[in-house]
Amino acid sequence: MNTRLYINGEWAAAADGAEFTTSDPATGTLLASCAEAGPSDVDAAVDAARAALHDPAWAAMAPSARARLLWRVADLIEANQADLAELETRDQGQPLGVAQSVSVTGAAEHFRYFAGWVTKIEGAVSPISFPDTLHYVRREPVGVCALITPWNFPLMIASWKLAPALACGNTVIIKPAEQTPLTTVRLVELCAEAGFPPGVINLLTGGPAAGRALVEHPNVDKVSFTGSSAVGREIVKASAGNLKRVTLELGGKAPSVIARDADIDKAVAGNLQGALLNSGQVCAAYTRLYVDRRRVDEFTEKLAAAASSLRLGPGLDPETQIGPLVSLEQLERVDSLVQTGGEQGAELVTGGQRADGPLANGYFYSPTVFGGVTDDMTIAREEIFGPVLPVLAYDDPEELSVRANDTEYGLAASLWTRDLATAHRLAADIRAGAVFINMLPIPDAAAPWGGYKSSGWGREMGPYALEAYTEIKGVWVHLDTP
Ligand SMILES: NC(=O)c1ccc[n+]([C@@H]2O[C@H](COP(=O)([O-])OP(=O)(O)OC[C@H]3O[C@@H](n4cnc5c(N)ncnc54)[C@H](O)[C@@H]3O)[C@@H](O)[C@H]2O)c1
Ligand SMILES: O=C/C=C/C=C(\O)C(=O)O
Repeated sequence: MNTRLYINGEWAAAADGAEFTTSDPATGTLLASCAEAGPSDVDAAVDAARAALHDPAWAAMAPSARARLLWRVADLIEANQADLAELETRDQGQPLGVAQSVSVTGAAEHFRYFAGWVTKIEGAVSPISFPDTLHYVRREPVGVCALITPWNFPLMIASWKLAPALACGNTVIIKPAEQTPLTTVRLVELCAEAGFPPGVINLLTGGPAAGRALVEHPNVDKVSFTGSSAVGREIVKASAGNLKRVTLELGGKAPSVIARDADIDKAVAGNLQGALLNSGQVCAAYTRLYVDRRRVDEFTEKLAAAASSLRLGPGLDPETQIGPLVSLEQLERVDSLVQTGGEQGAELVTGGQRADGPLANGYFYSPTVFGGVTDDMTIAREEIFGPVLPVLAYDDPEELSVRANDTEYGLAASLWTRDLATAHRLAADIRAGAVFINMLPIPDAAAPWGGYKSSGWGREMGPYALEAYTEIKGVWVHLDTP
């Protein structure tokens, strides 16, 4: 498979002919060769987006027509759902069921949800105290937006950035992660088919250099980034030149509290999925399981039995429950954190190694449970982004909010209990953008998504995303007749 860049409504190779390759995480074999955007491609895409922003074909398009375009993208995603899901599985590794039910369904839902908003982005009349003056507020597009996405849920995250950016009338340059560009290329093809005017949506495939060039570009107005906190910090610095608007959705280290009164079987099943969805490559994954000490042995035993019975395999195999990690680099990172866990004294209960036999060429890692983990261990502090479940014990519920909050991150948290008072008290005390009570950490287009502290800036999804993609303008009108 070969893919190209999409700039100003045209598909083209990189200006200098550069390409990069991607591999199939289930086999380690070559999957695709993609155009690698260089500096002149970045300039061309930004120029096209800038021109389209002011072109009446987009700038003067009726909101109802813009809404219909977004709606059509959702229809096209659904019409192509089988192909998109298979492509996501080949490129990213996730089991086909996850690609279908989370990635493709989620992508269509984000376009539908924001199609509904296009005709409801209202201004306001301000009750100012100046005499004979009308003041009203307009919400306008921010302008040219660079959307930079990671490799864990490429199609869904591209959709949850594209849909609100376009709903608010911006023009965009999307740059998917170099490990997983293929469904974003396909999504942009579907957007072109839906009928967006040339230049409104541009696609640059490439790696950090292309991302950096966009972030530094003086003619880009906004960056929306999802990825690591380290790159998030670089983006904040690199965007300072023209003081771009920046929203960031970064790493996480979600605590999950399993209270004494929890239904242990439900908590085991929920935390297993909450930690291992997409092999743990989820920024809201439950990766610090705090269990009441009186239940911790029972919980750990059942968790380890369930984890070790999961079927590892290629995502396209319908029997597969856990697919590969996205890349060899990620596999090595996860393995090195697991080794550190053992060295620092955590008790390896199950897993802890790369899969062998017929899966040896893919990037498979066995689901891993650690018991006896303490708050200072690296596996309790660093984001792992792999199939690893560290179990910690607690004695007194009063210690929970302090321990749960003892992290640089604040994206998500979870509680498993039947006691509503405890649940709501802890939900209020935890410094995180989302708290999931007795459930999995799955986003919905209508609910805010984003983090406290080093987990990011701003919120995506829901009406909150409109804040991220609009500027506020006040218009003052003197009403005195001449
Ligand atoms: N929050 C999330 O959803 C999420 C998703 C994926 C990865 N992660 C975290 O990030 C870690 C590393 O993953 P990664 O290396 O793919 O993430 P990353 O942050 O390095 O890359 C994410 C995106 O940013 C681009 N990029 C990289 N450097 C850039 C720069 N200096 N300027 C602009 N763009 C740049 C990449 O090309 C990619 O498109 C993971 O192990 C995990 O901890 C978080
Ligand atoms: O259903 C899974 C959703 C995952 C979301 C993320 O990993 C993310 O925000 O990057």
